[in-house]
Amino acid sequence: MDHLAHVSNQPNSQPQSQISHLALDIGGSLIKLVYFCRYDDNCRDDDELRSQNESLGSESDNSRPVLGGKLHFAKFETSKINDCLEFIHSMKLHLGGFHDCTAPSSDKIFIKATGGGAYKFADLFKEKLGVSLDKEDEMECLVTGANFLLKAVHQEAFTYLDGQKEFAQIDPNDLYPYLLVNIGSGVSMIKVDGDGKFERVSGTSLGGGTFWGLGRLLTKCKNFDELLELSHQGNNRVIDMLVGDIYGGTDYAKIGLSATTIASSFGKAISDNKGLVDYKPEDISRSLLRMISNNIGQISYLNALRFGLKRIFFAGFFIRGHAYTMDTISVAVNFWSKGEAEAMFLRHEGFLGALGAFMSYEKQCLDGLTVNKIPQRFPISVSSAGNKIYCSMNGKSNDNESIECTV
Ligand SMILES: Nc1ncnc2c1ncn2[C@@H]1O[C@H](COP(=O)(O)OP(=O)(O)O)[C@@H](O)[C@H]1O
Ligand SMILES: CC(C)(COP(=O)(O)O)[C@@H](O)C(=O)NCCC(=O)O
Repeated sequence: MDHLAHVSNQPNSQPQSQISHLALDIGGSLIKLVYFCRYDDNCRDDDELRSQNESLGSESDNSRPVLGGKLHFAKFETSKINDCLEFIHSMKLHLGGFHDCTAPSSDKIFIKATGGGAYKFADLFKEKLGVSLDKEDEMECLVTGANFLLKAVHQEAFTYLDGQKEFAQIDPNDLYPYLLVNIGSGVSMIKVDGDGKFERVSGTSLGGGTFWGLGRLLTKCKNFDELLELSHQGNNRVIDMLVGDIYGGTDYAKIGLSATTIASSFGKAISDNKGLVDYKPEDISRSLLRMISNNIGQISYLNALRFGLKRIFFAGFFIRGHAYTMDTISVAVNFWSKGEAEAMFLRHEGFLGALGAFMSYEKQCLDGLTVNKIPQRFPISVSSAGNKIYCSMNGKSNDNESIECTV
């Protein structure tokens, strides 16, 4: 990686028009990248991009250039930060920052970055890519990203219950207040009252890192998606102690608990006289996923109740668009709130922070870069959006979507 230290960071090393604005969210588990490619740039074509990072995608098949360009998304494991640096270097994305406008002669490039890694890895970025990270607050970025997606992107939010996904009609004029629950390595719960108006009201350390960390130790899975995949075939009742296990097969009706309700996650393991090898990895994965998701759903509901919030948006890469995770969270919110509160999910679940950091370029005095937040949502068919962010979101996977926009 040492050669990266010699990469030119001179602004004139390639034409200004080729520069793609890059923003980073460097979390405890994953590094998220959002970058902008203008259509008139010599941006590499989408197939080439896809081959470099499986999580990067575009709508090249069925979308025409509308205005400006596309926002692209990519992610890397934080533990593989060198791969991320290589990617940024090979795509010349590190040239897509800004220069200090108070010192016009300076050739120092700043890249917008949020998340703990913006602090932890600042020196590494300087050493390997010659760029400085301009740090933005993580909570602020999450909220900015969420507000942007909810107001600007068609069919961004959806409910998920009993296997049914339903897109939510969000009126941008009736969005606030809501609770944003970001499930990353840990979990943050943020009451959002408006653009830039928010308060982090709670959190829990039992989050995505707990699921993946414990899951890795208990099942020997090699990657997160494998662990998630395993949970599909698992049966949590093999390990979880149910109300019926305690009550001789019957409900505890008096306090509203059915026989199938989990009384104690992993509780059967105390009396089964079995060792770890006696349990199937898929059952362990299922119990673990259920335990973490249930717990987050319950704490979220309690915080929504605390502040009288009806809508809870769940984000963060723990969710991964995974049916069982979303179903468990939805059931927990629905169960505890007796149907009063609603769990919703976001298609760009993992990229809120990076999008928020991207939007913060707006604060800099950059020639030709103004991120316009649109006051209404555009249907997919609209083909001209003036000088606004225009979103065309017709892909399925939340990893493989780019957003058409102008900045
Ligand atoms: N490919 C992956 N590798 C590791 N963790 C993943 C992956 N995909 C999803 N996850 C889950 O997402 C969590 C990280 O979510 P994220 O929103 O990126 O948080 P952070 O900012 O803490 O990295 C992990 O702890 C894990 O539960
Ligand atoms: C410290 C963090 C904000 C870091 O964000 P992350 O990298 O997990 O996305 C998050 O892990 C968190 O909110 N943890 C829960 C801490 C607590 O409230 O107990």
